[in-house]
Amino acid sequence: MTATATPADQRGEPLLRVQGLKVHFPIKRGIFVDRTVGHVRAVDGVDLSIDRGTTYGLVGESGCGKSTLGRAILRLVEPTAGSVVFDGTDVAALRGEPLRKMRRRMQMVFQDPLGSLDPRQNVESLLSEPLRAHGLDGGNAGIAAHIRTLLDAVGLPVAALRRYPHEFSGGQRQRIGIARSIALEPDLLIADEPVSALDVSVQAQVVNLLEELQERLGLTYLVIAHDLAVVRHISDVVGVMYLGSLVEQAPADDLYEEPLHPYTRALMSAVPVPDPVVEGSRERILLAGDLPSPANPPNGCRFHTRCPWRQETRCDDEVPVLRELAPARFVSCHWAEEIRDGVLRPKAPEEVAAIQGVHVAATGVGPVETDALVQGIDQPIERT
Ligand SMILES: Nc1ncnc2c1ncn2[C@@H]1O[C@H](COP(=O)(O)OP(=O)(O)OP(=O)(O)O)[C@@H](O)[C@H]1O
Repeated sequence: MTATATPADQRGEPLLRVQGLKVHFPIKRGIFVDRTVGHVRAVDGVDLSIDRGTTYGLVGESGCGKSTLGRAILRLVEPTAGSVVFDGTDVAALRGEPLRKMRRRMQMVFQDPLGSLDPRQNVESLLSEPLRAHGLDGGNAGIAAHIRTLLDAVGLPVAALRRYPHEFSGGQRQRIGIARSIALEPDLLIADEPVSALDVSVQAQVVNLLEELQERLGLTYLVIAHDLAVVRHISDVVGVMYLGSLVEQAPADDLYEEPLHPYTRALMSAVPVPDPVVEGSRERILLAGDLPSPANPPNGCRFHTRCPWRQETRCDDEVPVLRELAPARFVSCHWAEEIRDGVLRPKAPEEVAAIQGVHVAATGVGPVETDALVQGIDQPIERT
């Protein structure tokens, strides 16, 4: 299995370019006749691009639209608007056989391999299924040889072939899931929480496997994850999502060292500093209120209802665009420069809560949610 150069590659185009992508799910009501009474704006105007052979990490609170974005790129859900250009072709416009062929080049790695692998099929059958479905040349002997190569690539013994998913550990099952996803030699893997169901030591092995495969096969990754340590370790570029939109995008180290958007700052402020004596402790930024409903998002900047730096009335009325504040550093905040330079001071969470009529104790990205998001950040991923 080797990565092949394509015309888009030669033009230096990113492998994937998403523009203005929206996925709005209708909310239906009624006993006899379904009436659409509103829409959940799960993804609401996302632009991003991923260069070949690189990893884009996507983070954000539960429900902000990460999985829906990944599924829309693969056309597992229909986009409401926007384009997904993969290797020079708009996937959103494809139907029938061309769509099937394109799907072969974009595969998904799921969080829960047990849920995504048919328990009645042994590993041989699970791995040969996509090969047969897409008519791999070489007959049974060719398929058998291909499967052995796949097992070897993910570090499983040939003896695994006759066994069933429930006979494996979580980490081994994820190896089977990964083998299946690379069976058709895709260019892009979308991994939705690929290690969050695994023990920390096993997480490191699977992350390392993904990195090895990327190097060997020239794969491009979109990795969706809650664990900021995993995302920092594996990603070249990180995007932060809030209520269906990207609020910040930056090279991984830059984002972690100097977050620019107030929401990213709040996420990062909960990350424990490895050596507080040397580096000084970080001031924790608490947010007021819960994540608003994506069916009824706030006007203006979507984050303004919880933002400690909110300025009336611009933040309430004017939607900020994702703009390039410094090379490769994109942020959607009207006041990013003033916040970065310390010209604007944050309000205390109690003050924001009083203005909004909400409780600080109910923070979504506060003590509860953020701790879940940052678990393991201080535990470096070791190579095995
Ligand atoms: N098929 C669907 N029909 C209606 N609403 C949906 C559907 N799928 C997702 N949603 C809603 O869209 C929003 C975004 O969901 P999504 O699963 O993409 O978020 P997420 O960031 O991946 O969350 P998590 O980290 O919990 O998986 C949520 O409000 C969710 O309830």
